[in-house]
Amino acid sequence: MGSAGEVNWKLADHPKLPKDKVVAMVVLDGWGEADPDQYNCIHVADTPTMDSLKKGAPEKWRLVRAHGKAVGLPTEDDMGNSEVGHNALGAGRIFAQGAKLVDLALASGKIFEGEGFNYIKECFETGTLHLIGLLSDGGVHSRLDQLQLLLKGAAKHGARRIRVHILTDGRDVLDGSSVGFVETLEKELAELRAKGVDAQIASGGGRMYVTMDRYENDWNVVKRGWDAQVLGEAPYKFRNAVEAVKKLREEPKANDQYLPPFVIVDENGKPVGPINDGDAVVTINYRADRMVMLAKALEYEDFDKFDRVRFPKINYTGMLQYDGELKLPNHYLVSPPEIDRTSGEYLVHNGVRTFACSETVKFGHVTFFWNGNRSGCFNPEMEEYVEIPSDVGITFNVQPEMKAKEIAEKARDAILSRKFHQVRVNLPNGDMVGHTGDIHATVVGCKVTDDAVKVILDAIEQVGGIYVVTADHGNAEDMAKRNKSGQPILDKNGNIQVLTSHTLQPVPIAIGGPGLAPGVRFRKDLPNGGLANVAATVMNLHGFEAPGEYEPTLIEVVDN
Ligand SMILES: O=C(O)[C@H](O)COP(=O)(O)O
Ligand SMILES: [Mn+2]
Ligand SMILES: [Mn+2]
Repeated sequence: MGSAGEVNWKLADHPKLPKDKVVAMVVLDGWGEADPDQYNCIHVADTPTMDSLKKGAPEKWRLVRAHGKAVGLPTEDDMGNSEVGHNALGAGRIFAQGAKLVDLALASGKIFEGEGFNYIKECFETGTLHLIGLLSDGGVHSRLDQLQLLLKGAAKHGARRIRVHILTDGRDVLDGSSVGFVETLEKELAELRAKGVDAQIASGGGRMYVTMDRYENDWNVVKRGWDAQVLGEAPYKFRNAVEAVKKLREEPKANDQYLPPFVIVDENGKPVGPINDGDAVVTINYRADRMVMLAKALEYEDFDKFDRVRFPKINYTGMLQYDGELKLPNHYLVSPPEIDRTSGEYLVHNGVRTFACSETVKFGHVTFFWNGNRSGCFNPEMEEYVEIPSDVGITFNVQPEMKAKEIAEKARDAILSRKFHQVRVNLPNGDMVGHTGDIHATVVGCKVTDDAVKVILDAIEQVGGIYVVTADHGNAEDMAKRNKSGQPILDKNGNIQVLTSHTLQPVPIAIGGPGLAPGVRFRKDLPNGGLANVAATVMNLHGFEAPGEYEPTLIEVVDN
């Protein structure tokens, strides 16, 4: 198929299903299916709308896979996440995702032969190599074992001075696990030092407070990181990073996600690793959403989001290219998955008018991720993307309602306007509140989500439309770390270990609405169906056959 110019965008008419119905495509972020117990916030919450949809099983409600290989991740132990989930939902095919592509490039050694690595190598003789990114084995944005291989390989290929700028996790992994990850990294760096490489941690901070904001919700987060990483300035100074993380968890008693920024200083109190002219910088995260803002700050000559004070002349490389459309960054170690011919692009070419909406923290999920990591519309005359500003500077357990109501009302208005064939939203609460680990607040978030779904389904009822309600991965349905037999793991005080991360659970998908043709039901021959099967399903509901290379549709039409 090659370049976009050669693609035949025309979709065949579906032999049985009509066109021009309004289809609401509702993605509940972090809403998996799990056994009911007190740590299943969806079960605990009052969710009459979602409960009623479930009664449609097996013809109008079923489960689909949302983790591991079904969404292009390396193993079945990899939980799902928003990027891979929305990529699969929008693209209708399973692509080897960043995690996997980086694994392959490291295993074959190709990562050290590419243009990106050669570009940073130019600095090895006289400059420092800086590695910035999320330090954990969560596997959503980055992985510690990949960082370890990159460190070894960089040293082998001539890096003489290396500084690592860490971001602690506690969101894709258990809170408190940062100490162990920093210790492991310190061992790795000590081994490099034993081989004559001057390698150390230079700065750090918690991912949600330092650097890893997304969709331009709060540039202060990136600025805090910039000050520590580039300028070597931070409110906290330590001689070593293990001590930094341990102390900051005690005072000001921050959790891993929200550790304040710190820099590591030498015996004279001087920061050990600011970024200077002639240095090389790699952002080690493969996932784009929470690295793009820093990538812009590191790469763009013209930049007005905050005062950078200094803009060092560096050779900057991403682990991946984060945005193909913006070519950001220009240099990268591993080529990203080429997610082409997405359902959004096809539908636009076939006259389907689309409205997409979420609040800032999930806005890119139903636009950028949905469209194969591509920013912007395909055709502004056919599409309208609406972003509702998210609350800034709070953790979402204090405001678990988030903007669910506003998103639902925008969707309702778009549906009732009859201007659009597809109205697509992401409702963030189950996920964003689930990540805080606050069970009570997450229950509230689930209830609010259910209310929002009702608003959208009521509007669909009014216009004789169709709804598809699904999710991108699990989160709120399980808030407890469990042992192999599924029992919550208790600490010595009898408290559960709170699971802030996503899960390996499947997610529900429900179809319905007055516009759904009689005889449409879920097929029984796709028991292992996953999120990638949804795009063909939605194309059918718009009255089209899906392209042949798409994963098969989940529905069939039987004669009544
Ligand atoms: O970036 C995050 O918030 C988490 O690492 C993953 O959550 P998401 O995949 O739902 O965005
Ligand atoms: Mn998600
Ligand atoms: Mn999440």
